[in-house]
Amino acid sequence: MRSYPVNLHVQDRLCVVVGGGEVGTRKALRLMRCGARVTVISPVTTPALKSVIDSGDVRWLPRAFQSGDLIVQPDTASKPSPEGADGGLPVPGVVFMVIAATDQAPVNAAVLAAARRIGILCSVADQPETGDFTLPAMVSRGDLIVTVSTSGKSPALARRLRKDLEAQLGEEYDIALKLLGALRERLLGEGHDPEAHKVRFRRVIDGGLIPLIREGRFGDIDRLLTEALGEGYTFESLMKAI
Ligand SMILES: C[C@@]1(CC(=O)O)c2cc3[nH]c(cc4nc(cc5[nH]c(cc(n2)[C@H]1CCC(=O)O)[C@@](C)(CC(=O)O)[C@@H]5CCC(=O)O)C(CC(=O)O)=C4CCC(=O)O)c(CCC(=O)O)c3CC(=O)O
Ligand SMILES: NC(=O)C1=CN([C@@H]2O[C@H](COP(=O)(O)OP(=O)(O)OC[C@H]3O[C@@H](n4cnc5c(N)ncnc54)[C@H](O)[C@@H]3O)[C@@H](O)[C@H]2O)C=CC1
Repeated sequence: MRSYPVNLHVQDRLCVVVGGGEVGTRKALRLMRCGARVTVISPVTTPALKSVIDSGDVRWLPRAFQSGDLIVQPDTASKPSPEGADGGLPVPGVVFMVIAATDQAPVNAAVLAAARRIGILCSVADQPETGDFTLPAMVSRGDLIVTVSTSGKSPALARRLRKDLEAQLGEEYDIALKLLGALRERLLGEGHDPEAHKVRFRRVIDGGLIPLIREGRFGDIDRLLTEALGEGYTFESLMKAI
């Protein structure tokens, strides 16, 4: 199975997870953390899912999947809204993607068939090669995202690598990314010169930015910034600009 890696923007998009067991829970929670509007369709859910349903962060249709579920997704609240008036009213929405994660192969196949009919993205947990995408293991540090895929060959190895990367990638990467992002905005604000910028970023990164942040050597960071970029760039002033 060969795949094309992408980073999908799911913010505020309606995403449906069919099946609220261990696997459905993992997929729904990640979608939620990435800002999607998530609806889980499943007669039963795990306690972890139940708690985000109770807090209103994920919606739940407590029943078996029906073939029309993806056409107009009823935005049924799992609990009444604070006013109590509109809670549970169906609000039409376009489903962006669906993940079939039940333990029933024919149900997962029916979800895929329903997705195919309307041309939306579908991932199938038990028959991954039949669907449109698979999910990688993931480490995030602020806006830094590192993912691991084994092209479906060994999810257990993906998990192992994720744990190794987690141990290797400390909070210094989040701070470094914030700093480099602020620096990039400032340089781009002064004009577009990709070749010159490339050299300057490499000097900062290859000059030891990451270990200096890890060790809290802020004086040395400022010296590195001056060497690589000239006067007027300090850790504090760049971080203040965020
Ligand atoms: C193809 C894919 C489709 C998809 O789900 O998108 C898929 C499919 C399947 N996984 C199965 C089993 C396991 N899955 C895990 C764990 C994870 N699985 C994840 C992704 C993927 N799993 C996609 C490919 C990813 C890639 O390319 O590497 C991770 C990375 C991400 C996530 O799910 O969030 C997450 C680790 C998260 C983390 O910890 O960081 C473990 C390990 C464990 O739990 O300890 C086991 C048991 C051990 C083992 O089997 O390896 C089975 C049942 C096989 C059977 O019948 O026995 C199938 C079905 C099949 O292969 O047919
Ligand atoms: N992709 C992955 O990472 C992995 C995939 N798998 C596969 O994923 C599938 C699910 O695994 P688990 O979550 O561990 O199973 P599980 O047994 O914990 O959960 C299954 C869920 O599906 C729901 N369900 C059953 N019939 C349904 C229907 N008609 N409509 C809607 N929901 C329905 C159940 O209520 C339950 O919540 C299995 O087929 C397994 O082969 C298993 C491990 C990892």
